[in-house]
Amino acid sequence: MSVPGLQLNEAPTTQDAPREYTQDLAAHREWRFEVAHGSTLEVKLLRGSAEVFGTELPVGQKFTFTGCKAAVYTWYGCTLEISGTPYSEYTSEETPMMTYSNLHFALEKRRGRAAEYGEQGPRCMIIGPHDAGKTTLLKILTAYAVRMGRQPTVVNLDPKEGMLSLPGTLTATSFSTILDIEEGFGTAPTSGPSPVPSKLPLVYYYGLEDPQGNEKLFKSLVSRLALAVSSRVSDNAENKSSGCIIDTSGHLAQTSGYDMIQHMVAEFSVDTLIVLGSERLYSDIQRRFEGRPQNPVTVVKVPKSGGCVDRDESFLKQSRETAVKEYFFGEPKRTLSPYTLAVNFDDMNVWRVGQASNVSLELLPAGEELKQPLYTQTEPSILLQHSILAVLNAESNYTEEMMAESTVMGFVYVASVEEPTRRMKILAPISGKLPAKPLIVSSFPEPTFSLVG
Ligand SMILES: Nc1ncnc2c1ncn2[C@@H]1O[C@H](COP(=O)(O)OP(=O)(O)OP(=O)(O)O)[C@@H](O)[C@H]1O
Repeated sequence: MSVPGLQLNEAPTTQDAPREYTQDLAAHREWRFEVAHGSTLEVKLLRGSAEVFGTELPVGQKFTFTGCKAAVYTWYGCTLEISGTPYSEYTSEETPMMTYSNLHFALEKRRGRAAEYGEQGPRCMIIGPHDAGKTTLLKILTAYAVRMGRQPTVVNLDPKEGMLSLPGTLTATSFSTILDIEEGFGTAPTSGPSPVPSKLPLVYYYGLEDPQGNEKLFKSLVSRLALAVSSRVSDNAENKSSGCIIDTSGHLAQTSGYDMIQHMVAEFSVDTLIVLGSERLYSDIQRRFEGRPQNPVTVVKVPKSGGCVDRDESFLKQSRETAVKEYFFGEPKRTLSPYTLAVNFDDMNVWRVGQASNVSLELLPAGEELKQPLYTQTEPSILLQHSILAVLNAESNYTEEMMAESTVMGFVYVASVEEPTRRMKILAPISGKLPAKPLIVSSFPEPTFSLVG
C-alpha cells in the first residue's frame, strides 16, 4: 500500500523487481507510466510509430526515464520494449489526442496564412488549474509545430516549473528543433553537449511560486518578456508567422486571478485562450474576453487528459532539487564540474525578492495601499547558506526598476558561509571572478542541501 503524500519518493511498491517485457499498443492507445525519483525505466520502440507528448520516438533507440509521469501515444499501433521499475503503468483507450491534434491543425492553418501574407501567427495562451495538463498540451502543440517546420516562441509564465531553466524563472525560447524525450523540453547550452540541439532561453528571475506573491514584480517581468518576444518576432519572419504558445500558472485559475490573466493577454497580444480542465473557468473567461470590440480573443475549451496526475509537494520538491543539482553537476550522461569561488561579503550586492507583508489589508487605514517592494537589499549572512542566487545582467548604477527588467546571466549556489571572516564559498557554472552584478535571493526554489556533502 502506498503512503499518502509520499508516493513517488518511496521505493516503488507495485513492482519491486525490475521487469523486462514487450507491450503491444493498438492504434489511438496511450501507455501511461510513472517512475519514482531514483528509479529508472527504459523504453524502446520496436515496431510501428509512437510519440511522447508529441515528439516521435525513433525505432530501436532506448530512452531512459526517471522521476516523471508520462505517456507513449500511438496513432497507428506499435510495439514497445520496456525494462525497469515503473511505479505504476497502464494502457488507456480514451485520450484527448484527437482534439489536441485538431487544435494543432487549426493553429497550423493560421500559421500558413500568416507566412503567406507576412503576418503575425497565432498567439495562444493555455490556462487551467494545477495539474490539468497545461504544460503537456504546450509540449504537444510545440512538438507538432516543430514537426511541420515552424519555429514557435514558447513562453513559460509558470514559475512553479522552469522551462530550460530553474524553477522560479520566466522564460521565452524559440523552438526550431525537436523536444528532448527524456528531458521534457530539451537542454540549454549550460547543460553541456547533447544529441538534441540545445535551445537558448531568455531567462528572467521571479523567485516565488505564486504570480500573486509579488504582483508588481511579476507584471514587470511579464511586460519585459513580452517586449523581448515582440522584438525577436519583428526580426525573424519564421518566428513571426509561427506565433507563440504561452504556459501559465495553475494558481491564476484557482484564485480567479483574472487581473493577471488580463495583463498577460494584453502584453503578449494573445488572440487565442485555451482553457483546460475547468468549466467554470471557461465560462468566466468567455464572459470576460470574448466579443470585445478591441483585440478580440477566441476562447477555446479543451478536455483534460485522464492521464494527468496530481503531483504532491514532496514529488515537486524533489524535482526542484534535481533541477538545481543538474544545473551545476549535469546528469549521468552529461556530467558538469562547477567551480568553487571564495567571495568576500563586501564584494556582494545581494537583494531579496519582496514578499507579501503579513499585514492584513483590512487592518490598513482606509485608502492606504499595502506597499510591497520589488526587492529589498540584504546583508550577506549565514541566512544565505544553501540558497540559490540569480546573477542579473543589470548595468552599473541600477535601480530596483532596472533589476526588474534584467535578464539572468546565470545562477550560483552558496555552499558555505563564514560570518567571522565575512567570506562565503559559492558554486558557479563557470570559473573567474563573481561579476559585480546584483545577486537576487528568494524562497523559490528553496535552499537545498543536496549539493553539499
Ligand atoms: N496523458 C498523460 N499520461 C501520463 N501522464 C500525464 C499525461 N498528461 C499529463 N501527465 C502528467 O501529469 C502531470 C501534470 O501535467 P502538467 O504538468 O502538464 O500539468 P499543468 O497543468 O501544467 O500543472 P501545473 O499548473 O501544476 O504546473 C505531469 O507530470 C505530466 O507529465
